[in-house]
Amino acid sequence: MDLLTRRYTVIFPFNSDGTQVLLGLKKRGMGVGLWNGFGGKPELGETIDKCARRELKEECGLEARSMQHVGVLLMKSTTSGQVEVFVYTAKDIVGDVIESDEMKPKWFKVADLTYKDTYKEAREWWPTMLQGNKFVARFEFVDAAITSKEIKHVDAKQLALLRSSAIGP
Ligand SMILES: Nc1[nH]c(=O)nc2c1ncn2[C@H]1C[C@H](O)[C@@H](COP(=O)(O)OP(=O)(O)OP(=O)(O)O)O1
Repeated sequence: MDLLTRRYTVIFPFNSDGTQVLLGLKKRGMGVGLWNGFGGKPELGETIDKCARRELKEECGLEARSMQHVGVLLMKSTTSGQVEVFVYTAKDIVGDVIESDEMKPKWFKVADLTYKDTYKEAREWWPTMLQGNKFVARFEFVDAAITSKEIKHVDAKQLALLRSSAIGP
């Protein structure tokens, strides 16, 4: 990670039997008009874990009683530089789902996901996440086109290492 890499979290809440996932339609800023998990940038000195929890609450009103760090996305693009996204899932959630300034939330059946209006690379790595695997995914983009992709399965220890070195600006 260098100083020019922008770091984010994204968290996907699931219903209790894991058949539905809550996605949010981004209402402004980066990724506007796209469905994604909930997330954003760590605040000054904030850990990645804390950021993931805070963004979940702020953007859709839910609290994660437990959450799992399941992956890291490393993306390089000719237009937007380097981005690192720490991916979490939360299967034990409490609270009522609310719409926020940033996100319009909606439950989707996992079996029926079409990837319509999601980030282009979502269809490449969401299936890995939805199958319960831990992963590091690398993508390179030239303009909007994916020119290189690699998805590696990793274990919790490897993810913990990547996470422990990551703290907000
Ligand atoms: N290419 C990409 N693929 C992806 O799956 N998620 C991405 C992505 N690029 C960004 N994200 C996620 C990370 C994060 O959850 C969200 C962007 O967070 P934010 O909207 O909070 O960021 P902003 O820079 O707009 O921050 P604000 O200052 O809060 O407006 O989009």
